[in-house]
Amino acid sequence: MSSMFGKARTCNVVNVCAVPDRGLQECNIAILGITGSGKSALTVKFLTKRFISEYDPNLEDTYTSEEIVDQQSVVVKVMDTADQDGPVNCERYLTWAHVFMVVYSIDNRSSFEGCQQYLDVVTLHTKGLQLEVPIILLGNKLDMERYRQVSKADGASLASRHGAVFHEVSACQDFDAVQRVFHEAVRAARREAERSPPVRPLYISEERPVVSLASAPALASGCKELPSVATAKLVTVKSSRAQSKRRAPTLTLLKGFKIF
Ligand SMILES: Nc1nc2c(ncn2[C@@H]2O[C@H](COP(=O)(O)OP(=O)(O)OP(=O)(O)O)[C@@H](O)[C@H]2O)c(=O)[nH]1
Repeated sequence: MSSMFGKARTCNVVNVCAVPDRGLQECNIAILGITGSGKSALTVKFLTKRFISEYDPNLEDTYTSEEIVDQQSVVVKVMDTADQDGPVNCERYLTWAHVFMVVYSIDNRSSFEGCQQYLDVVTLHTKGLQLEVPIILLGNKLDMERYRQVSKADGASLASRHGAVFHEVSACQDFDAVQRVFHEAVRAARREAERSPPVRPLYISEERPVVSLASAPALASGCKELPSVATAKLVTVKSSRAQSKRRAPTLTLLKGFKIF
Protein backbone atom coordinates (compact mmCIF):
# COMPACT_ATOMS: atom_id res chain seq x y z
CA MET A 1 0.00 0.00 0.00
CA SER A 2 2.64 2.50 0.97
CA SER A 3 4.36 2.42 -2.43
CA MET A 4 1.03 2.97 -4.11
CA PHE A 5 0.62 6.18 -2.16
CA GLY A 6 4.19 7.37 -2.40
CA LYS A 7 5.19 10.75 -3.82
CA ALA A 8 3.47 11.61 -7.06
CA ARG A 9 4.39 14.18 -9.68
CA THR A 10 1.01 15.67 -10.34
CA CYS A 11 -1.70 16.94 -8.11
CA ASN A 12 -4.47 14.42 -8.15
CA VAL A 13 -7.54 13.97 -6.11
CA VAL A 14 -7.84 10.33 -5.32
CA ASN A 15 -10.96 8.92 -3.87
CA VAL A 16 -9.17 5.97 -2.41
CA CYS A 17 -12.29 4.45 -0.98
CA ALA A 18 -15.25 5.53 0.99
CA VAL A 19 -15.92 4.89 4.61
CA PRO A 20 -19.36 3.24 4.84
CA ASP A 21 -21.88 5.35 2.96
CA ARG A 22 -23.19 7.87 5.44
CA GLY A 23 -25.92 9.11 3.18
CA LEU A 24 -29.53 8.81 4.10
CA GLN A 25 -30.53 6.19 1.55
CA GLU A 26 -29.04 3.22 3.33
CA CYS A 27 -28.70 2.29 6.95
CA ASN A 28 -26.56 -0.66 8.01
CA ILE A 29 -27.45 -2.04 11.42
CA ALA A 30 -25.25 -4.67 13.06
CA ILE A 31 -26.97 -6.72 15.75
CA LEU A 32 -24.49 -7.89 18.37
CA GLY A 33 -24.69 -9.88 21.55
CA ILE A 34 -23.95 -13.28 22.95
CA THR A 35 -25.66 -16.37 21.66
CA GLY A 36 -29.24 -16.81 22.76
CA SER A 37 -29.93 -13.15 23.53
CA GLY A 38 -32.49 -12.99 20.73
CA LYS A 39 -30.66 -11.29 17.86
CA SER A 40 -32.22 -13.48 15.18
CA ALA A 41 -35.64 -13.29 16.78
CA LEU A 42 -35.49 -9.49 16.84
CA THR A 43 -34.22 -9.33 13.27
CA VAL A 44 -36.94 -11.62 11.97
CA LYS A 45 -39.60 -9.84 14.01
CA PHE A 46 -38.62 -6.54 12.46
CA LEU A 47 -38.50 -7.98 8.94
CA THR A 48 -41.56 -10.20 9.01
CA LYS A 49 -43.59 -9.28 12.13
CA ARG A 50 -43.22 -12.91 13.12
CA PHE A 51 -41.46 -14.66 15.95
CA ILE A 52 -39.13 -17.60 15.39
CA SER A 53 -38.64 -20.13 18.11
CA GLU A 54 -36.09 -22.34 16.41
CA TYR A 55 -33.03 -21.21 14.58
CA ASP A 56 -29.59 -22.18 13.51
CA PRO A 57 -27.16 -20.41 15.83
CA ASN A 58 -24.36 -20.76 13.24
CA LEU A 59 -26.07 -18.68 10.64
CA GLU A 60 -24.94 -15.16 10.08
CA ASP A 61 -26.79 -13.24 7.44
CA THR A 62 -27.49 -9.76 6.26
CA TYR A 63 -31.06 -8.89 5.37
CA THR A 64 -32.41 -5.96 3.45
CA SER A 65 -35.73 -4.24 3.91
CA GLU A 66 -37.10 -1.09 2.35
CA GLU A 67 -38.60 1.06 5.08
CA ILE A 68 -40.29 4.39 5.33
CA VAL A 69 -39.06 6.33 8.34
CA ASP A 70 -40.48 9.81 8.90
CA GLN A 71 -41.90 9.86 5.37
CA GLN A 72 -38.50 9.14 3.86
CA SER A 73 -37.61 5.83 2.31
CA VAL A 74 -34.49 4.04 3.41
CA VAL A 75 -32.94 0.67 2.67
CA VAL A 76 -32.26 -0.92 6.02
CA LYS A 77 -29.64 -3.65 6.05
CA VAL A 78 -29.54 -5.76 9.16
CA MET A 79 -26.57 -7.99 9.91
CA ASP A 80 -27.64 -10.69 12.33
CA THR A 81 -24.21 -11.64 13.62
CA ALA A 82 -23.19 -14.98 15.04
CA ASP A 83 -20.07 -14.39 17.10
CA GLN A 84 -19.80 -17.65 18.90
CA ASP A 85 -16.49 -16.69 20.47
CA GLY A 86 -17.41 -13.13 21.31
CA PRO A 87 -16.23 -10.11 19.35
CA VAL A 88 -13.00 -11.63 18.06
CA ASN A 89 -13.24 -11.41 14.28
CA CYS A 90 -15.41 -8.35 14.21
CA GLU A 91 -13.90 -6.24 11.43
CA ARG A 92 -16.68 -7.29 9.09
CA TYR A 93 -19.31 -5.42 11.04
CA LEU A 94 -17.18 -2.72 12.64
CA THR A 95 -16.34 -1.31 9.23
CA TRP A 96 -19.82 -1.81 7.85
CA ALA A 97 -22.33 -0.61 10.42
CA HIS A 98 -23.89 2.82 10.68
CA VAL A 99 -25.53 1.75 13.92
CA PHE A 100 -24.72 -0.97 16.45
CA MET A 101 -27.50 -2.70 18.31
CA VAL A 102 -26.16 -4.63 21.29
CA VAL A 103 -28.66 -7.16 22.65
CA TYR A 104 -28.98 -9.05 25.92
CA SER A 105 -31.89 -10.86 27.47
CA ILE A 106 -33.28 -9.41 30.66
CA ASP A 107 -33.70 -12.89 32.15
CA ASN A 108 -30.04 -13.79 31.73
CA ARG A 109 -27.42 -11.93 33.70
CA SER A 110 -24.52 -13.42 31.78
CA SER A 111 -25.94 -12.18 28.49
CA PHE A 112 -25.94 -8.71 30.04
CA GLU A 113 -22.36 -9.12 31.21
CA GLY A 114 -21.50 -10.37 27.72
CA CYS A 115 -22.67 -7.06 26.30
CA GLN A 116 -19.82 -5.27 27.96
CA GLN A 117 -17.22 -6.73 25.61
CA TYR A 118 -19.27 -5.73 22.55
CA LEU A 119 -19.76 -2.23 23.88
CA ASP A 120 -16.04 -1.96 24.61
CA VAL A 121 -15.05 -3.14 21.13
CA VAL A 122 -17.53 -0.87 19.42
CA THR A 123 -16.65 2.16 21.53
CA LEU A 124 -12.94 1.65 20.93
CA HIS A 125 -13.52 1.29 17.21
CA THR A 126 -15.62 4.44 16.91
CA LYS A 127 -13.06 6.41 18.91
CA GLY A 128 -10.45 5.31 16.35
CA LEU A 129 -12.67 6.50 13.55
CA GLN A 130 -13.32 9.81 15.28
CA LEU A 131 -16.93 9.31 14.35
CA GLU A 132 -20.02 8.95 16.40
CA VAL A 133 -21.54 5.62 15.46
CA PRO A 134 -24.80 5.37 17.37
CA ILE A 135 -25.18 2.46 19.75
CA ILE A 136 -28.46 1.07 21.00
CA LEU A 137 -28.39 -1.23 24.01
CA LEU A 138 -31.41 -3.49 23.88
CA GLY A 139 -32.75 -5.59 26.73
CA ASN A 140 -34.75 -8.32 25.00
CA LYS A 141 -37.30 -10.87 26.29
CA LEU A 142 -39.32 -8.32 28.21
CA ASP A 143 -42.10 -10.90 28.29
CA MET A 144 -39.91 -12.83 30.75
CA GLU A 145 -40.36 -10.13 33.39
CA ARG A 146 -40.97 -12.59 36.18
CA TYR A 147 -37.56 -14.18 35.55
CA ARG A 148 -35.81 -10.86 35.26
CA GLN A 149 -32.13 -10.92 36.29
CA VAL A 150 -31.13 -7.52 34.95
CA SER A 151 -32.86 -4.44 36.30
CA LYS A 152 -33.88 -1.65 34.01
CA ALA A 153 -31.61 0.66 36.01
CA ASP A 154 -28.60 -1.58 35.34
CA GLY A 155 -29.39 -1.56 31.61
CA ALA A 156 -29.79 2.21 31.56
CA SER A 157 -26.60 2.71 33.51
CA LEU A 158 -24.52 0.48 31.22
CA ALA A 159 -25.95 2.28 28.21
CA SER A 160 -25.15 5.70 29.56
CA ARG A 161 -21.57 4.68 30.34
CA HIS A 162 -21.13 3.95 26.64
CA GLY A 163 -23.14 6.86 25.31
CA ALA A 164 -25.76 4.40 24.08
CA VAL A 165 -29.52 4.69 23.90
CA PHE A 166 -31.34 2.09 25.99
CA HIS A 167 -34.59 0.19 25.40
CA GLU A 168 -36.28 -2.98 26.51
CA VAL A 169 -38.43 -5.00 24.11
CA SER A 170 -39.75 -8.47 23.49
CA ALA A 171 -39.14 -10.15 20.16
CA CYS A 172 -42.07 -12.45 20.75
CA GLN A 173 -44.61 -9.78 21.61
CA ASP A 174 -45.12 -6.29 20.32
CA PHE A 175 -44.01 -5.75 16.71
CA ASP A 176 -44.51 -1.98 17.00
CA ALA A 177 -42.01 -1.68 19.83
CA VAL A 178 -39.41 -3.66 17.90
CA GLN A 179 -40.03 -1.62 14.76
CA ARG A 180 -39.73 1.60 16.76
CA VAL A 181 -36.26 0.62 17.91
CA PHE A 182 -35.08 -0.15 14.38
CA HIS A 183 -36.57 3.08 13.09
CA GLU A 184 -34.89 4.95 15.89
CA ALA A 185 -31.63 3.40 14.71
CA VAL A 186 -32.29 4.84 11.26
CA ARG A 187 -32.99 8.27 12.73
CA ALA A 188 -29.77 8.12 14.72
CA ALA A 189 -27.83 7.19 11.57
CA ARG A 190 -29.45 10.06 9.70
CA ARG A 191 -28.56 12.52 12.42
CA GLU A 192 -24.99 11.31 12.33
CA ALA A 193 -24.89 11.52 8.53
CA GLU A 194 -26.00 15.13 8.75
CA ARG A 195 -23.37 15.93 11.36
CA SER A 196 -20.48 14.09 9.70
CA PRO A 197 -18.45 15.75 6.99
CA PRO A 198 -18.49 14.01 3.62
CA VAL A 199 -15.79 11.51 2.79
CA ARG A 200 -12.49 13.30 2.42
CA PRO A 201 -10.52 12.64 -0.72
CA LEU A 202 -6.80 12.06 -0.46
CA TYR A 203 -4.68 14.70 -2.19
CA ILE A 204 -1.52 13.48 -3.76
CA SER A 205 0.90 16.14 -4.79
CA GLU A 206 4.54 17.13 -4.50
CA GLU A 207 3.61 19.93 -2.14
CA ARG A 208 1.33 18.06 0.19
CA PRO A 209 2.43 15.10 2.25
CA VAL A 210 0.61 12.00 1.20
CA VAL A 211 -1.67 10.51 3.80
CA SER A 212 -0.59 7.00 4.50
CA LEU A 213 -3.36 4.51 4.89
CA ALA A 214 -1.50 3.03 7.80
CA SER A 215 -1.81 6.32 9.64
CA ALA A 216 -5.44 6.80 8.66
CA PRO A 217 -7.26 4.01 10.43
CA ALA A 218 -10.69 5.25 9.45
CA LEU A 219 -9.88 5.11 5.78
CA ALA A 220 -7.89 1.95 6.10
CA SER A 221 -10.72 0.16 7.78
CA GLY A 222 -13.19 1.64 5.33
CA CYS A 223 -11.24 0.06 2.50
CA LYS A 224 -11.86 -3.43 3.69
CA GLU A 225 -14.22 -5.39 1.55
CA LEU A 226 -17.72 -4.81 2.77
CA PRO A 227 -20.23 -7.58 2.94
CA SER A 228 -22.28 -7.43 -0.19
CA VAL A 229 -26.03 -7.53 0.07
CA ALA A 230 -28.20 -8.64 -2.79
CA THR A 231 -31.49 -6.91 -3.26
CA ALA A 232 -34.90 -8.45 -3.69
CA LYS A 233 -38.46 -7.31 -3.33
CA LEU A 234 -38.93 -7.21 0.40
CA VAL A 235 -36.28 -9.15 2.24
CA THR A 236 -33.07 -10.27 0.71
CA VAL A 237 -30.70 -12.74 2.21
CA LYS A 238 -27.05 -12.66 1.45
CA SER A 239 -24.65 -14.50 3.63
CA SER A 240 -21.78 -12.53 5.01
CA ARG A 241 -20.30 -15.58 6.59
CA ALA A 242 -17.42 -15.58 4.11
CA GLN A 243 -15.41 -13.61 6.60
CA SER A 244 -16.55 -15.70 9.49
CA LYS A 245 -14.67 -18.68 10.79
CA ARG A 246 -17.81 -20.75 10.97
CA ARG A 247 -19.01 -22.93 8.18
CA ALA A 248 -22.75 -22.69 8.16
CA PRO A 249 -24.97 -24.54 5.75
CA THR A 250 -26.51 -22.48 3.00
CA LEU A 251 -30.09 -21.88 4.01
CA THR A 252 -32.52 -19.18 3.12
CA LEU A 253 -34.20 -17.08 5.75
CA LEU A 254 -36.80 -18.89 7.80
CA LYS A 255 -36.19 -22.20 6.13
CA GLY A 256 -36.69 -24.81 8.80
CA PHE A 257 -37.72 -22.27 11.40
CA LYS A 258 -40.93 -22.61 13.32
CA ILE A 259 -42.92 -19.46 12.74
CA PHE A 260 -45.74 -18.32 14.96
N1 LIG B 1 -39.51 -15.51 25.64
C1 LIG B 1 -38.76 -15.00 24.66
N2 LIG B 1 -37.90 -15.79 23.98
C2 LIG B 1 -37.16 -15.22 23.01
C3 LIG B 1 -37.25 -13.84 22.68
N3 LIG B 1 -36.38 -13.59 21.69
C4 LIG B 1 -35.78 -14.75 21.42
N4 LIG B 1 -36.25 -15.72 22.21
C5 LIG B 1 -35.82 -17.12 22.23
O1 LIG B 1 -34.47 -17.16 22.67
C6 LIG B 1 -33.75 -18.16 21.95
C7 LIG B 1 -32.57 -17.51 21.25
O2 LIG B 1 -33.05 -16.59 20.29
P1 LIG B 1 -32.22 -16.21 19.00
O3 LIG B 1 -32.94 -15.13 18.32
O4 LIG B 1 -31.90 -17.37 18.18
O5 LIG B 1 -30.88 -15.69 19.70
P2 LIG B 1 -29.55 -15.21 18.99
O6 LIG B 1 -29.01 -14.10 19.82
O7 LIG B 1 -29.77 -14.94 17.55
O8 LIG B 1 -28.62 -16.47 19.17
P3 LIG B 1 -27.43 -16.96 18.19
O9 LIG B 1 -28.02 -17.13 16.83
O10 LIG B 1 -27.00 -18.24 18.82
O11 LIG B 1 -26.37 -15.93 18.24
C8 LIG B 1 -34.73 -18.80 20.96
O12 LIG B 1 -35.24 -19.96 21.56
C9 LIG B 1 -35.82 -17.75 20.83
O13 LIG B 1 -37.06 -18.32 20.55
C10 LIG B 1 -38.17 -13.04 23.41
O14 LIG B 1 -38.32 -11.83 23.22
N5 LIG B 1 -38.89 -13.67 24.39
